[in-house]
Amino acid sequence: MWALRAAVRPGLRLPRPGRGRPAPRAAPQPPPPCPARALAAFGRWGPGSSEGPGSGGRGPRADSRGSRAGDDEEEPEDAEEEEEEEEEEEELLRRDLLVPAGTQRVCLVHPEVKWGPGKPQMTKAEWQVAEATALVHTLDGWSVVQTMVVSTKTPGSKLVFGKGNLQHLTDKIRGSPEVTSVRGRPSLGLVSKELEAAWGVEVFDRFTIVLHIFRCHARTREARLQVALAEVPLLRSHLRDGVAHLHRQGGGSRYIMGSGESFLQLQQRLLRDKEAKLRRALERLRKKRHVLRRQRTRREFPVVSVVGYTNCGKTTLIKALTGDAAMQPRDQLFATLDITAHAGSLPSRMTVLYVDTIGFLSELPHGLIQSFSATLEDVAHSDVIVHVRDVSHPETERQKASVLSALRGLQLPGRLLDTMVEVHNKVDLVPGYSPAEPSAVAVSALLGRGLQQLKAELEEAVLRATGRRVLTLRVRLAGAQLSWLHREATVQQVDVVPEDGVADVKVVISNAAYGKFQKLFPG
Ligand SMILES: Nc1nc2c(ncn2[C@@H]2O[C@H](COP(=O)(O)OP(=O)(O)OP(=O)(O)O)[C@@H](O)[C@H]2O)c(=O)[nH]1
Ligand SMILES: [Mg+2]
Repeated sequence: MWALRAAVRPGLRLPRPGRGRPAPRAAPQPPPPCPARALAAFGRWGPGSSEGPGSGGRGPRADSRGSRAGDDEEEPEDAEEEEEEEEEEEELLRRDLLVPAGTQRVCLVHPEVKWGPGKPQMTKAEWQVAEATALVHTLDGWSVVQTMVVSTKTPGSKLVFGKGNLQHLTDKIRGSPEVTSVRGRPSLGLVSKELEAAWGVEVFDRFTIVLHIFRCHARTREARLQVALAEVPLLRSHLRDGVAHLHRQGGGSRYIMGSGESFLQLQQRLLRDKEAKLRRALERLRKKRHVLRRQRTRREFPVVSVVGYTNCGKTTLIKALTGDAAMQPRDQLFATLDITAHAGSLPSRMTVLYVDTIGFLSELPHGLIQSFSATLEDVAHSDVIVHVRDVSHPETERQKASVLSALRGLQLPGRLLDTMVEVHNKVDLVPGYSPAEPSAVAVSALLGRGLQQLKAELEEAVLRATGRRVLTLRVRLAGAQLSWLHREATVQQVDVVPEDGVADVKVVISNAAYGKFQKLFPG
């Protein structure tokens, strides 16, 4: 979109602009393009014993390990066909590197809009810079070696900076041999090809960095395909810029071997093909996801999706709620990129599936969110959404607004948005914290504070959302009632009254199951 590494066709990069431009400075010791630490594994789902946490001996299987919603529970399918599909997908994933391999010492250039309609709401340049720095540091071996906040009145125009500021920046960057790349706000992109030429270093925008992080953190096939799809618009714009650049230099072949197709047209066609194949591959996975969802519905596990700004503590919270030791919260942005489900139990011993999701970030391009929308469908099909907020963050309000706006963009059912449970996390970092929103639950996921209250709130929300209720039923010990309840509901407690040959059974039961129970065992 804005960063200007030219990728003219899949696998091919344009020659660097030559005239008057020094070769880009090489970063030392190139490591693999995607940092190893980002590839650490999450817990795998394995169908557990029938005695899942809180199942109380109930039939459906659940354990406290994670299920990666997409890869691990796929429907059996024709092995040869699947192998072919996988090969095609791997081929699609092999190409197109938006960011060159290696470490980068980054100079952060942040255009600050001080007034006018372009002035960002509810934020300060320093926090935007802090977020940008955190993004860069998420990548192994990348560091921010300089930061420059430069005022601009015209962030959207072709010349973001005035002549004076631009010259100042050029002098600074050219005079800083340690800098290997520049990372700017999106608005830099309009001129970043020229900036690369002027500065002699790579210029990346925020979107490119985010995509690179996504690429490095994506583990499942689905997440990798989604990232590849999100990269397509960027590749398309690189293609246009690259060809325009060649033309300006008087180069660039017009037509390919009398095919009547220009170089640009051919490359655009290849990109279109690639995009179509990616969409098809994602659609295949989506169908499998539907099957999974149906299975989950049949098993009647309520699903609680945990959403929030990146790094707010979603994974830590689920780990605390489920005791899932395999989960790995990390102090980095976009640590979680694959949606996973983890079973846990509520006070009534009802089993729920917590779905860990990708964090949100402000100003994420629409295309990126769209390409993850298939994954986020799981959120739309959940029973309850938990919105986790990092209340220790100075920009917690802006983050909340950004998450809510992204959720609205996903067109979630209104009932889910209206019943969302808001969790204020990291209260251990804010002494004496008490939420301004009366319905919010304050917790420290890290220290395990406030979790009992949260579980109680979640139970209420789940019961309301799923039409379940907690009942105490008197059953005859001699009949099949008790075993039926064990099978079809969550039995919480059984108090036997031996002299009468009956038991009082406390259950969490869906309205549908209760209707069946009454029909099967009238009186
Ligand atoms: N002090 C404190 N730190 C916390 C708390 N909860 C999470 N953290 C830390 O915040 C960082 C991010 O935690 P994660 O659970 O990975 O956050 P996330 O929302 O899953 O992040 P992404 O998956 O990257 O979007 C980690 O370093 C956690 O240890 C808390 O209650 N208190
Ligand atoms: Mg996470």
